[in-house]
Parts: sequence; C-alpha cells; structure tokens
Amino acid sequence: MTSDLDSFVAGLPKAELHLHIEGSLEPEQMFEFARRNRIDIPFASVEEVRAAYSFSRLQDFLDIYYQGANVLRTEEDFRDLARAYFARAAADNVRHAEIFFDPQTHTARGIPFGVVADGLLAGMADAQAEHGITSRLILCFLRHLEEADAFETLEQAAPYYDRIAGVGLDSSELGHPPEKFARVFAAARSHGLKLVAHAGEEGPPEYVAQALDLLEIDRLDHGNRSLEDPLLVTRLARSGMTLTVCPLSNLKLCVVEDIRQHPIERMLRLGLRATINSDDPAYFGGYVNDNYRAIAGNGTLSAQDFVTLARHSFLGSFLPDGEVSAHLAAIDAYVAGRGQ
Ligand code: HPA
Ligand SMILES: [Zn+2]
Repeated sequence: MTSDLDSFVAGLPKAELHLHIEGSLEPEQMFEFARRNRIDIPFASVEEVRAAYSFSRLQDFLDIYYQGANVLRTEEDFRDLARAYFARAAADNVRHAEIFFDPQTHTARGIPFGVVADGLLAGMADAQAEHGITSRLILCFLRHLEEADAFETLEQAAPYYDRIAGVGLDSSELGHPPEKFARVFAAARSHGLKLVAHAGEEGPPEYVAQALDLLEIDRLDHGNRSLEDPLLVTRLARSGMTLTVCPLSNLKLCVVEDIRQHPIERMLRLGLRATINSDDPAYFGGYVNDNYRAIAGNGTLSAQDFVTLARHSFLGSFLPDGEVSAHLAAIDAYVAGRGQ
C-alpha cells in the first residue's frame, strides 16, 4: 500500500548523484545486447540472472557487475543503456543526474574510450530532449588497477574534458586507499575537473580522511564509516561536504544488516549533508524512489526530512548556482502544492 508519505516522497523533485551507469543494466537488456552483439552469456533466463544477485560483500557484486558489462560493445549499446536509465529516473521525478562510468572496464576489452563516452553523451542529450533531465558525466577510475592505468585513462579522456564534469574512484575499496591516486586526482584537478571518491563504504574512516586530505574531493561517495570517528563527522558537517548515500546498496552489500539500522537518520541529525541515491539499481533492487521508499518505511524520517534530503541532492550537485536555486524553488512549489 502506498502511504501519503510515500507518494509525497515519490513526487519530490530530486537529483541523483551516485549512479553507476553500468549498474543500471537490467537483465532483460543484458539479454538484448547479448543477442544483438552475438555474445554468449552464462545465464539461461532473466530469473537465473536475478537469482545470481545475492552478495555478502562488495567484491561479490563487483565480480558479477564486471561480467555483466561484457555485453556492452557499441556506441548504440551505451546510448540505449543511458536512455533506459533516464526513462526510469524521469519516472521517479529525478530532474538532474550525475552519472558515473567505468571506462577501464571497457577499454580493457578493446572498446575505445570514445565509443563509451560518445554513446553515453548521446543518451544524455536524448534524456534532456525527451524528459527535460539535465545530467553530467563522471569518469571513475578502478582503484584495484594501478596508478599508471588511471593516468592512461585520464589521457584518453582529454578530448572530452569539456564534456566530463569530474573524476571519481570506485571498485574494491579495501587494500586500495585513496592515497594510491593522489597524483592522478591532482592532475584531474589541473584540467578543471571536479573530484569525488568512494570512501568509507567498506573501508575505514582513515580512507575518508585520505580522500579529503590527499585527493581534496568535492563530494564523498557513501562515507558510512565516517560515523565511527566523531572528529571526522564534525569536519564533514562543518565543511558542508555532500555524502552520496545508497541505502539499498548498503543493504545488499551487507554494509548494514537491516534497513532499520541504516544510518541516514543519524547522518541528518549530525548535520551531515546526506543524499539518497541508487548506486547500481539493476543489481540492488531499485531506483532512486525505491531507495527513498525503503528509508520512509522505517518511519523515523518526516516529510520535512525528505525535503531536506531532496534539497541536499541539488545543493551537492555540480550545477551552477542559478540552476540549483531554480530546483530548490521547484521543491518549495511542490511542497506548497501538496499542502505540507
Ligand atoms: O558501490 C560501489 N562501490 C564500489 N565500486 C562500485 N562500482 C559500482 N558500484 C560500486
Ligand atoms: Zn557506487
């Protein structure tokens, strides 16, 4: 049954700031791309694929996620992938999305950087035309690979610096601290790119501190384990750092044991600029509104808290101030219209 709070939250204008486009590959689309690219996949049915999505930690997921990406070959595949995500996002009242992509997953298979980037950019332009959704592209380096690989990827991206908002850091966190990429991030900054990094998902609070001190990030992806260090929390709150939190991902990857123990409420009460996002929606059981709904189901956050979360999503975006203000005004108008 849909509660009043659920429908209020579903209709809120929102931004999504933590979404891996390869993680939006639905099993149906995996079969479609496999068929049109004549690729064998080790699953007989959509149900079999879904049944394989049972994870006890990040690495379990990453193994199957990189395998799934193997069906993505052509510019058209990347364009269709992005279009499908934006159609879902539009249905959730996402007005702006900043999407990650993992070029190394594709270039390592012989797919040129430009095929990936051109396809995604075309899908983003389609989304703007079809749904009025604005978007930005963020290039993520795979942290389990070497620094030299990341530098090579940054060089491949050079013709696209004006169409890429920033760089990020994802993949296996434990054993691959942010410091490994300090020089790559400094180079990216010198090209005018924004900087974000996954930290504190499985990794300790020290990794979050490194992301702040050594990478000089503009935004923190996940950040859950920051809560273990009160001084770090104070620092994040005082600096107004945005955390892109992903509740259903945290549940599926056993970062939290139970959705009722999810720390998003604590984060808000501690004054952190937390946001709600879907991470890899095809793998973790839902798009952004499913994530908002999962948290609403805990019954601990008010309608006003969800307005705060939606406001944070625009405040934490890389949109120019004027566009942020327009989105915040749209939230105000929505709240007034709902009589909340
Ligand atoms: O949640 C994540 N963590 C790290 N790497 C990832 N790559 C896709 N999703 C994730
Ligand atoms: Zn992520």
